[in-house]
Amino acid sequence: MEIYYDKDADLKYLEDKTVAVIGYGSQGHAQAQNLKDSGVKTIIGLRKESSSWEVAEKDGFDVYTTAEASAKADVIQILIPDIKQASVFKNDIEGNLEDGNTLVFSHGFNIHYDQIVPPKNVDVIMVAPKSPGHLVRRLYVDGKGVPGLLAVYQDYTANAYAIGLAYAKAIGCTHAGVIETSFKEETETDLFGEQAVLCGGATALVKAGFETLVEAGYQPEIAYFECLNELKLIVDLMFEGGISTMRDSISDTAQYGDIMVGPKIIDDHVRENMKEVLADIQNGEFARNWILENQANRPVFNSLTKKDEESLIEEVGARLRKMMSWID
Ligand SMILES: NC(=O)c1ccc[n+]([C@@H]2O[C@H](COP(=O)([O-])OP(=O)(O)OC[C@H]3O[C@@H](n4cnc5c(N)ncnc54)[C@H](O)[C@@H]3O)[C@@H](O)[C@H]2O)c1
Ligand SMILES: CC(C)(O)[C@@H](O)C(=O)O
Ligand SMILES: [Mg+2]
Ligand SMILES: [Mg+2]
Repeated sequence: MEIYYDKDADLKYLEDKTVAVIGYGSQGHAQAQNLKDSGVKTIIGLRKESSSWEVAEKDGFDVYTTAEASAKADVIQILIPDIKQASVFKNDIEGNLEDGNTLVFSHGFNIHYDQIVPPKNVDVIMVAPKSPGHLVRRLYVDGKGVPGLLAVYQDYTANAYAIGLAYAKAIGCTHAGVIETSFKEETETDLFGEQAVLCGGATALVKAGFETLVEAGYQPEIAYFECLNELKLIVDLMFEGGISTMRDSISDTAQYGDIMVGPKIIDDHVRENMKEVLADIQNGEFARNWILENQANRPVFNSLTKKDEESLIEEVGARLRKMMSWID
């Protein structure tokens, strides 16, 4: 398997092109600023009433409506929430596409689940940073960069790969490594990762550990440091040197607990649950539920998010983090 780095990508494929970044949120603000700092002509597309409009202008961008920006640009990167992309594409982008333009995504949801069907006479690619947007910007500024995935769904111009690699370079991804994938593989692995491990799995593990200690009568502040704060420090070591390096740093006692108890917590039952979650992603059940949830105005999303926002771990954490002046 090949991994592409800076030397494999040439920014000349974006020379003389205008990139419109549609949306100026988590990924939008990061990718747009990285593109600009890499010398790529970048404009922003938003709704007139968007609160991001002023922010993008303050950051030095020319901001237009989505339709205007799409008409002006050669490369259109759609970085608004997945669930809004299909209607915005239909109403504001599709009619403004010109022969040979490049349509870019950072997640394959709408193409893979057939919510967006692009015309045949444009390139359709994906450059998906494997990172939250704010770190896409922070690590670029630090001269580092986050890994990314590149996929080509339609190569109308025969330059889609080169344009994709140039885009990945401009946002800092080829600095850390870019792997080629398909829209299907990116969509399914990205959804699985965020649900089972990175976001769903990690928050459920942290909450279950915290609540077990608190229910047993231990101080919530100690439970917070133990189950949430220190997780970052342990994960940092895994990030730097893998599981073995992390185990080099912890005590033998912790390591014995790790290898003996870890598989009891993440047991066969949890692995079965993971397979079910993956199957629901593969057969479109998750996508359908998420689309319907939005059509119903997000009743489940809103009530469960609110419940977690009001939970003890969030209240204790907010109080403790105020004491740690180095946390932004
Ligand atoms: N958030 C991440 O870190 C991350 C990581 C990898 C991939 N992605 C993908 O990147 C894409 C963007 O996700 P995000 O989390 O950055 O989005 P976001 O929720 O941060 O996007 C908000 C932005 O979209 C704008 N917006 C909302 N509705 C709009 C509309 N109708 N017309 C024009 N602009 C509109 C808002 O004004 C705001 O600027 C998604 O495909 C997502 O899956 C996100
Ligand atoms: C940052 C994540 C979780 O990796 C991304 O996939 C997202 O959807 O926000
Ligand atoms: Mg995702
Ligand atoms: Mg992801």
